[in-house]
Order: sequence, then C-alpha cells, then structure tokens
Amino acid sequence: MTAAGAAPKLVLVVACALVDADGRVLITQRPEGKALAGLWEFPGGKLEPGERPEQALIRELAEELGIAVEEPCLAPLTFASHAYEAFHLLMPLYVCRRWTGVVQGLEGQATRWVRPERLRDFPMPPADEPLIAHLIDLL
Ligand SMILES: Nc1nc2c([nH]c(=O)n2[C@H]2C[C@H](O)[C@@H](COP(=O)(O)OP(=O)(O)OP(=O)(O)O)O2)c(=O)[nH]1
Repeated sequence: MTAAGAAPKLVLVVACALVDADGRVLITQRPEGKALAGLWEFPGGKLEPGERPEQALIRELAEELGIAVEEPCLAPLTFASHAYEAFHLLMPLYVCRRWTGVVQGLEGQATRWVRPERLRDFPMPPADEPLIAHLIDLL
C-alpha cells in the first residue's frame, strides 16, 4: 500500500515474445547482480527518453540479441500490469516472428527456445506469469 496521495512510480518496459518456425518462444535469463537475477524473462527493457515503445524494443532486441526487427513485424499481444514493491510495472508484450540475424545472448545472458506449454517450468518474474496463458492461446 502507498500512503494516501503518494502514487507509485509507473515504469514502462517493452517486451517481446520472439516466436520461431516451430512455435517456440525465446526467453532469456536475467544476469547475476540485477534485480530478479536468475529469473527467465522476455527480451526487452525500459524506454529511453524520447523513444516510442516500438523503437525501444527494436533497440533492445539489437543490443541484447543482435537481431534486426522491422517495426511492422511487432504485433501487440497483451500487457502486464504488476505492483512491485518499488514501482508499478506496465509492460506491453509484442509478438515477433520475423527478424534478421541469429539470436545470441550478447550481454552474457543465457537464452532458451521454449514451447509455450513449457514456460511454467522456468521461474519468471511475477509480472510475467499471467502472460503465459496468452502465449499458449496464441500458439
Ligand atoms: N525485459 C523484461 N523486463 C521484465 C520482464 N518482467 C519483468 O518484471 N521485468 C522487469 C524487470 C525490470 O524491473 C524491468 C526491466 O528493466 P531492464 O531489464 O531494462 O532494466 P534493469 O532491471 O537492468 O534495470 P536498470 O539497471 O536499467 O535500472 O522490468 C520481462 O519479461 N522482460
């Protein structure tokens, strides 16, 4: 609970479910030393000042994974809205099936391609749990 009048800080993070030709989804493991370290998440991150969400996501996918995505290939699927202790996370989740380049964990993060029904076998941040059902429905 926050004190009356004190609104939690709203943090906008964009994330993407990359889907391969076999219908598997990419998850990446948050590195040691970061918040939520060791948990598996969808690639993405916070917007930089002046960025549109899609631009931020394209930048994050290039920086984290070394792939190039065109904006029309990002389809909105759903979003997460989750109250963490320090902030409230609002996280649109896009789906992308087309990119160029080969996915690599450029920041040393582990990467896994996982069938949507298997996503629950990987510990994910609490904000992500409700997203899994949407991916199972879609794929
Ligand atoms: N990229 C991504 N972030 C997620 C997911 N689920 C989830 O709760 N988050 C949270 C974790 C972080 O608090 C935030 C993403 O921030 P980030 O990865 O860009 O930044 P960070 O934690 O390294 O923090 P910072 O050092 O940049 O401040 O969103 C997810 O599936 N993907």
